[in-house]
Amino acid sequence: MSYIDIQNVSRTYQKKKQAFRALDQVNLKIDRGEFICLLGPSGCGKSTLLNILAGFDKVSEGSITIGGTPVTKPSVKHVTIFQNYGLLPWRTVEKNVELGLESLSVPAAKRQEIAQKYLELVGLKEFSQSHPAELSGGMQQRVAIARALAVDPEIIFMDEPFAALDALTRMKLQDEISAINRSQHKTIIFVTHDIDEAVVLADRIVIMTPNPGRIKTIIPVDLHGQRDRTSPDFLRIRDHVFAEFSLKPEDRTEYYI
Ligand SMILES: Nc1ncnc2c1ncn2[C@@H]1O[C@H](COP(=O)(O)OP(=O)(O)OP(=O)(O)O)[C@@H](O)[C@H]1O
Repeated sequence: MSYIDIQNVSRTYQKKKQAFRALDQVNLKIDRGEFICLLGPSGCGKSTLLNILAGFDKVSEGSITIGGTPVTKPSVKHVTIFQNYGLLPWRTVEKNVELGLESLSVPAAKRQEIAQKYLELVGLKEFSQSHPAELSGGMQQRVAIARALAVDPEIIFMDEPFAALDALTRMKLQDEISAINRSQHKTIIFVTHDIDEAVVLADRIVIMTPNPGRIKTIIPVDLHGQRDRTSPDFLRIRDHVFAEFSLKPEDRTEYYI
């Protein structure tokens, strides 16, 4: 049995008094430790699927199990990182990283030790006593990543976490989260609009289409950790993804869909 098993999942919302199928008959199996990118245009149901996986929303039809257990509510074993960082402005960086550990009743000295370990991992140890407003967007998102890792989650859900960042910072954080995935062996489900981001990060890219939200195809990224954005293999997979959206890469300077 797969670690995450999404079976015939549909989600219907009421929109303008009519039933609207945000997800339709979605099937997907995900292994432990996989990095999955959900990629597709606005409205194809990426966030809906992520929210259902994270236990924030419910299926209308079908089922989802994680480790054999049906998903019915958020779990302390899973964390979600959003685009807007979600840091508490009145807390220091270190105290923000400790947040999840407090709800797990980890003793203060241990909390601080763990926070320092993950702040070091994301390169922010010297900013421990700063407040979020003193940090750039990229640094704030690093704090959010450290906070997520601090509780040692089995799964990290990420909903366009780098969308608000400039291109260079985004690339740097992509490389960092990719390295973290390899060193920490986390299962990561990552929503993005950005084709290059998906090719840099994913073990498999799940391409979705809207009206109704469906999985169109799944593209394995067989780059084995070699994510050089200019390598022929990288460009081959990128071209494959563009072709799935009927786009010609050479016509485009911006790589969003
Ligand atoms: N609570 C809700 N009530 C009604 N409609 C909803 C609700 N949540 C999502 N939808 C609709 O479901 C569809 C899928 O939304 P979703 O946010 O999952 O798409 P998405 O692919 O993540 O889009 P984006 O990339 O723009 O965030 C959209 O048409 C949206 O309007």
